Amino acid sequence: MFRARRAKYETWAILVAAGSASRMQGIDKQLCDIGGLPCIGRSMLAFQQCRDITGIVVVTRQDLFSPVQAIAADLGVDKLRHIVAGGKSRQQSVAAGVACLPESCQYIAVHDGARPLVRPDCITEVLADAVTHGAAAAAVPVKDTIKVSDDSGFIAATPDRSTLYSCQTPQIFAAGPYRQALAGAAGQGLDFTDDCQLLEHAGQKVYLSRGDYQNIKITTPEDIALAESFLD
Ligand SMILES: Nc1ccn([C@@H]2O[C@H](COP(=O)(O)OP(=O)(O)OP(=O)(O)O)[C@@H](O)[C@H]2O)c(=O)n1
Ligand SMILES: C[C@](O)(CO)[C@H](O)COP(=O)(O)O
Repeated sequence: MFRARRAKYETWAILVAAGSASRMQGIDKQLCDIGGLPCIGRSMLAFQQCRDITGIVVVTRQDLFSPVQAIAADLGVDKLRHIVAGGKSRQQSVAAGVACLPESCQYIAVHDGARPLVRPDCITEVLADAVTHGAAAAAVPVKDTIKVSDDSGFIAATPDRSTLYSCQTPQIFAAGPYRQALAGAAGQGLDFTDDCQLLEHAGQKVYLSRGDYQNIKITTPEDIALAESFLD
């Protein structure tokens, strides 16, 4: 008889979806249609389908509580446990999600609601690296040569490309040190755009796990067509 594999560690996902989408020219990127499903619906489904995830918390705007609840019901996302209001910054939104997690949670997986193409096996791989190293983030090597500019728009430096990665989500952390780093940064008035920086600031190492070039963040309108082309 088939038995569902029990997750080895209690891992909760926090999907942050409370941003202002200021680069989307008025399109609500959490609800926008990506190949027949709302963006946030695809993100929730990936965590629903990942057997390592125990529960999901969505952090979003108050006016999206009902739509998110309805999308989860439509798609059978029964791991959704809480929908909570976000903050002014991404870090504050993540903190609102963390505040809902049970004490029993061992690993916290933070994911941008705006990355709808994340695959369940990517989540599993990042979690495995987080278990080994304490903290891990999906990332991909950059493909372009990256330049650093000076104040006048000229090239100041060309960093060695072999050391450069584009950081994605999921970013997964052992719960205790991560909660401490989050509280520490908030206490010092620091506000970071991604969660790895919290641990970097606390002097802890974060492993760069294998990400996926298709795990794009919907940031500007053309990203919708790009995401749909990957689904084709
Ligand atoms: N106060 C905030 C800011 C961001 N996010 C979330 O963090 C993810 C990544 O942020 P980004 O793409 O920068 O989203 P927006 O803030 O919505 O976009 P923009 O920067 O273009 O305004 C998104 O899923 C976004 O909803 C959030 O939950 N709360
Ligand atoms: C967390 C993140 O997706 C990592 O790439 C990113 O930092 C989120 O927001 P940004 O404001 O677009 O950098």
